[in-house]
Amino acid sequence: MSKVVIIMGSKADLDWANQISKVLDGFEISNVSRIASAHKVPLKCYELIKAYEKENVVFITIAGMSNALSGFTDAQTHCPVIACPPYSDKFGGGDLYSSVRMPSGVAPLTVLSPENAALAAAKILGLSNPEIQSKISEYQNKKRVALEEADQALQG
Ligand SMILES: Nc1c(C(=O)O)ncn1[C@@H]1O[C@H](COP(=O)(O)O)[C@@H](O)[C@H]1O
Repeated sequence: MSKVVIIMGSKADLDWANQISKVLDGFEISNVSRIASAHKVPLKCYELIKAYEKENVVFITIAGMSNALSGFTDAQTHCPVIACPPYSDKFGGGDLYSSVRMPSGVAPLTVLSPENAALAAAKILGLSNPEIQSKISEYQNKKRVALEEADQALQG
């Protein structure tokens, strides 16, 4: 089964998680949202990762400020991990640096927009799921149509 597991570091991230979940629902991809912090509850985090990885899921990690969660998750599993840190302009947007530089052997992918993180997960799962592939094609077509309509509207 194709599934996405969203792990957020705090309930403060719930709105961000819901934005991702909504797009996954649109692709009809099963998804679950959990709260667990690598900083605060590493054992719980580890147990969640190990339980869900048996289902060959894609993880999406949401961690603001200092992002330990994404690297921690990636280093414990063979499953792909997409980091989607919630945006903050505090400290000149500097929180982002904790998502982009990882030690060797630790490779969470960072996608900043919740919609795009869901799409990236869908594409990974779509490699072995033709139904998801056709949902992605429909989604891309809608984007093309919207662009064309916007251009036509501009011409009056
Ligand atoms: N970056 C992390 C981690 C982690 O990386 O393990 N755990 C919580 N957080 C983030 O800290 C922010 C504030 O968290 P609190 O609400 O616990 O103060 C949230 O955006 C969360 O994702």
